[in-house]
Amino acid sequence: MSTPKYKVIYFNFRWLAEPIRYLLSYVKEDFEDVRVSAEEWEKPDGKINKDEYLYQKLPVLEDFENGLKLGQSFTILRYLGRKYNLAGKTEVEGAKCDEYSDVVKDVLKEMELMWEKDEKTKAELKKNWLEKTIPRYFSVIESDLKKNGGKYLVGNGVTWIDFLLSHMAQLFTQYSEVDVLAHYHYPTMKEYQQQIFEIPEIKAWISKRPVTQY
Ligand SMILES: N[C@@H](CCC(=O)N[C@@H](CS)C(=O)NCC(=O)O)C(=O)O
Repeated sequence: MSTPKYKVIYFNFRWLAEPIRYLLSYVKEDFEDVRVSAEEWEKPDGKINKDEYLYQKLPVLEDFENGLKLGQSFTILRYLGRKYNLAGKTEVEGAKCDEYSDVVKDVLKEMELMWEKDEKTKAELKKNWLEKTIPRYFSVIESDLKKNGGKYLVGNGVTWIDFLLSHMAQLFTQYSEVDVLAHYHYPTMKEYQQQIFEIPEIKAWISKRPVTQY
């Protein structure tokens, strides 16, 4: 094993850090996979000092080659994507990656309404999210993906958006307990997601990563 070039600091979840872990695995870069417990995070005298981290939020990426500490999960993906030529080959392709990542952000934001405690309100929010939010965004992605040949969302090779989208579609499914791709008939996206998870480096990471709920 070579000396890691990066440190990825997050909690013991897949959530916002997993596409970063996928990307680094894909480009075969070792990274320190630091997973902070809720206790360490909350305890002011613990070994983790929240104030050391950007905005007191995780994930944070440390790039040992240039000393960079970078926050915001999508920015980290974009940074690594550009560094490893996985961010689109043209300005248009780069812009499409950004557009689709903002779509993911919107879907995530609307899903956060689901933290609602009241069961009745929660059920209504979930119905709205599944029947309005998901189709509004995913029908466009399904159609774009199909037009692009079904293998990659942008251009003719893997980009960072493929890791983000495949992962988030899985998370949305898990969270809502409805297979959002199969149930709402996005066969191209479903097959695409499976194929991304079958990429040997991704498959190898999935088989060795810590098992977590989300
Ligand atoms: N927009 C940020 C959101 C980061 C964020 O909210 N992280 C949460 C975990 S998913 C966090 O650090 N929570 C700890 C806290 O707020 O104290 C990103 O994409 O990185």
